[in-house]
Amino acid sequence: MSKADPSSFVSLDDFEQYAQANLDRNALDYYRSGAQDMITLRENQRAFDRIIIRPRILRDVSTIDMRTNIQGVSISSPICIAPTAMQRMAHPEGECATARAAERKNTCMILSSWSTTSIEDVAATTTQGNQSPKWLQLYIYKDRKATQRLIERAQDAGYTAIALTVDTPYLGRRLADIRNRFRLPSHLTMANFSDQKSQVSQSKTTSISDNASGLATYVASQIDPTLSWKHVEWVKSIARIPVLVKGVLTAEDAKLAVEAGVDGIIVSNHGGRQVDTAPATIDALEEVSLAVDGRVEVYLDGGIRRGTDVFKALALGAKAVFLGRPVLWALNYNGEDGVVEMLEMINEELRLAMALTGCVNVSDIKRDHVRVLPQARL
Ligand SMILES: Cc1cc2nc3c(=O)[nH]c(=O)nc-3n(C[C@H](O)[C@H](O)[C@H](O)COP(=O)(O)O)c2cc1C
Ligand SMILES: CC(C)CC(=O)C(=O)O
Repeated sequence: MSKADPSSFVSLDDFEQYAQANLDRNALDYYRSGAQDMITLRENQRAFDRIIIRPRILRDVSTIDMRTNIQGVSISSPICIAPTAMQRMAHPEGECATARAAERKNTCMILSSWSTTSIEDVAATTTQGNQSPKWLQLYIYKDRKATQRLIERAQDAGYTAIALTVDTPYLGRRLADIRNRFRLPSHLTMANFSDQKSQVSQSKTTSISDNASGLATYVASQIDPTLSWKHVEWVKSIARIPVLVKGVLTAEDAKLAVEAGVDGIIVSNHGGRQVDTAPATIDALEEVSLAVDGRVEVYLDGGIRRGTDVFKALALGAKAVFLGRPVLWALNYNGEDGVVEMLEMINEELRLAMALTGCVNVSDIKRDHVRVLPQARL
């Protein structure tokens, strides 16, 4: 497959196949792995196949408008970019290329706090005053001052929300990374912590990370496992921008999140990378949206690979969806242009799905447009 001939790609899977043949094993395994037996990873995609679309006919679908609002900001479609760490392993321009692609498509990008480009450099690569929202993904680090500083840096650089990841008190057990003894290549750094050079190559082990990848060891040394609802309230108390929680999978936690005052919820199982056999996100979405009952916006990530997947997530209560791995594959294929091409492809698929189901606006996509088949046994 040649980069000069983008038309040879007909689905998001083609970007993945390209990257599988092109990336080195350390990076490829890190990007593609799920936790343990990778059951949740597979379910994230398979569960969409158990949802049937109920098309409506004869509704003049000559004009389709996919625009929507998230956190009060208009974007061109409900397809956004999830935070993924260390994007410069996929392409030398990494997070900057992704940010420019998001801006070109007028959609939202969430930057990982463990990015290989700094918050400020990512902001500077996009046009000043552009309305495409950039959000910062945050972990609660043991170093509370550094955590607070990240929030302040994001605000100063024009990021408009914080997505606080709540499913990673420790890193999930990703077998390939353990076998490979995952390492961040030595020419790259966790750029938001540039005062701590080459941290991911430290080999110090702790009880939880014995026999772990370099990454699990690093994460265990940095992330605060005492993370609890009071930390969510703490982030809310210092942030001047909306705070979302990323990693909710149950109605119980969705209610607690609303009570803690969050501005939005991302239904996520971290791309199947944390606790294996957790539900597929599309299977968890409806109980969360029913529990939230419109009080805050609900979003979903995990396994979205087709326009019909986006359609199903919207029908079951998501205001928008976020793509993780497809962005990495597209970045590896052709940097900024690759990510634009991938986004255009899945947006066109959504446009067609809407047209073929009689929906001219995203608000026309209703619960009645889907039927969920009984869940298969894992
Ligand atoms: C390589 C990789 C790195 C990730 N890094 C982060 C991260 O730094 N912070 C975070 O909250 N989630 C992270 N995630 C999870 C994604 O934000 C998202 O939940 C997941 O990738 C969505 O599933 P998908 O890859 O099937 O689209 C990462 C996922 C992958 C695959
Ligand atoms: C640096 C890692 C903790 C990033 C992450 O969330 C992941 O690999 O899933």
